Amino acid sequence: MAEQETTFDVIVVGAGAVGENAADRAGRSGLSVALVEHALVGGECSYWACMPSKALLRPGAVLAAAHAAPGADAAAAVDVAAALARRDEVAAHWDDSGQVGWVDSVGITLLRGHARFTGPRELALSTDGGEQRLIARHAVIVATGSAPVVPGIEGLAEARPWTSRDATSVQHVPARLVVLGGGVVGVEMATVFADFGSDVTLVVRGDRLLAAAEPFAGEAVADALADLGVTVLFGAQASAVTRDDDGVHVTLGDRTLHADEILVATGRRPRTDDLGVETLGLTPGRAIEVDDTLAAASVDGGWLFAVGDVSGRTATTHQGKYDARVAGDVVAARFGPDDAAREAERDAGPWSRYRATADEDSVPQVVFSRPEVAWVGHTEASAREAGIDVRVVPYDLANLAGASVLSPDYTGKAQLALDDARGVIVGATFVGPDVAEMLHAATVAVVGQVPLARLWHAVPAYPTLSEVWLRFGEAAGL
Ligand SMILES: Cc1cc2nc3c(=O)[nH]c(=O)nc-3n(C[C@H](O)[C@H](O)[C@H](O)COP(=O)(O)OP(=O)(O)OC[C@H]3O[C@@H](n4cnc5c(N)ncnc54)[C@H](O)[C@@H]3O)c2cc1C
Ligand SMILES: NC(=O)c1ccc[n+]([C@@H]2O[C@H](COP(=O)([O-])OP(=O)(O)OC[C@H]3O[C@@H](n4cnc5c(N)ncnc54)[C@H](O)[C@@H]3O)[C@@H](O)[C@H]2O)c1
Repeated sequence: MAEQETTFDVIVVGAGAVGENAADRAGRSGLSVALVEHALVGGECSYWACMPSKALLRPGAVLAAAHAAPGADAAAAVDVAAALARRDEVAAHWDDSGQVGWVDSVGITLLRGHARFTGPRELALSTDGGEQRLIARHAVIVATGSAPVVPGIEGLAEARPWTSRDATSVQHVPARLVVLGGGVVGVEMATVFADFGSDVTLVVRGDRLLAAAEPFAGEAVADALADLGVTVLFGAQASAVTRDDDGVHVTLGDRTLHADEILVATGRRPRTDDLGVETLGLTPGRAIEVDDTLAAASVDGGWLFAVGDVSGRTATTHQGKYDARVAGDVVAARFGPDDAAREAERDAGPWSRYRATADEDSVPQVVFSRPEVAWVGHTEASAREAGIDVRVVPYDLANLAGASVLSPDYTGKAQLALDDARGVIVGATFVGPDVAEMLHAATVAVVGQVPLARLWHAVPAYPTLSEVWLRFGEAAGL
């Protein structure tokens, strides 16, 4: 039987949150768009990452807030079965029909199967029913995400380690858990399993947690994890792992940790290893590097775009979706029927809808640890590295009336990174209970490059944690 061939104006490979957004924006121009997915529409975030992990963290966070507020019921404990049931709901029971309904409703063609490039603008789609040839008339947007890295530690791969997927879809909570890696997944999952009653050991090869954040953030999280009963081992490098009927055994220098499961949380790699990118002159396993229009400059013809984790440019859903909106708009303008849009895109500069300028140094991140850690833009160290004459403005959040309302024992800290020469904020970090929702004000200030002297007139309500902005102004000399 002859191989079937189908042509679309635009093909998006990978229907995670990022691919969905790129397809939607590109399709709004009237271009025909196909979205290819070999697993669940909605990707990692919906079923194995952001959403289930936050559902698992929520009961412990609510209880911690109750325990900190005199008058609330401090006797309550996490109901693990109910927490897992709620997680199942949040992950839509790993059924993507809701998301498929949305794809249909916006006129995108969903193709189920695994896509591999066979050449420029050409893909082979492998399905249960055989192989199909796909041609993109104008553009391909790659949104294939990332996969966890399992380090080459002796015996680790054979010991059937958990990755984040096993942790977020857990059905039976292990009595003893070793977590390898002190990054975002490591601290969030150590918190969950400590809440659920596991005996957790967090193995960190460096000397701090959350190395991308301000050092005081990692210190606060390490202290809190210790209070929760987690053993945090710094400067610890696993050299061998075995599994037998008694569980897993992790060699760390001259000591051995014994546990029921080991969770590998040592970072992620772009998913380009089974994508046929070698037919385009790219290296499998490497990120697809892109410019501010999300186009892959190293591939001739201007038809290849990459967004989300696979680009190596973003590592969160929100920032990936931002890039997806830009990429979709660029594709729609360059290849769609609207001449005015084509002209506008050609003449576009930074901070236009056609350039992902915020990726440079205005990226927000929230870690849903306890305490929460939220930051945007530069840390003090990264600002100095970038050559900015930075002045830090720290503030102890416990001094705020809003903090004392939350708890008499509220502990938290915030810090601005100020570009003194320009009088604008280039970074902000918040650490403490309930700081996640405070981040967006800082993101607006950083992206808007609003002078601190003008922010002085943005009056925060009393008594809220946002009064930190008033204190920042005073501390900066206003
Ligand atoms: C435990 C955990 C918690 C996280 N929590 C948060 C959080 O709270 N907030 C946040 O912003 N970020 C969070 N992240 C990061 C976030 O999950 C990712 O940044 C986001 O999922 C990336 O989206 P994506 O669409 O690029 O990739 P993915 O979601 O991985 O989607 C890629 C899709 O492409 C499909 N695919 C891959 N290759 C092919 C192919 N060849 N053919 C067909 N289909 C293919 C895959 O099946 C997948 O559905 C978390 C990550 C982890 C691991
Ligand atoms: N709330 C959120 O937004 C959220 C939550 C979870 C994950 N994510 C994203 O998912 C991505 C993956 O998270 P992650 O925690 O796996 O990566 P990460 O890069 O945040 O942390 C990985 C940690 O593992 C350590 N490590 C690396 N190799 C090691 C080895 N061989 N032995 C011991 N330690 C080793 C690193 O030093 C680092 O501390 C991140 O980019 C993160 O932004 C985001």
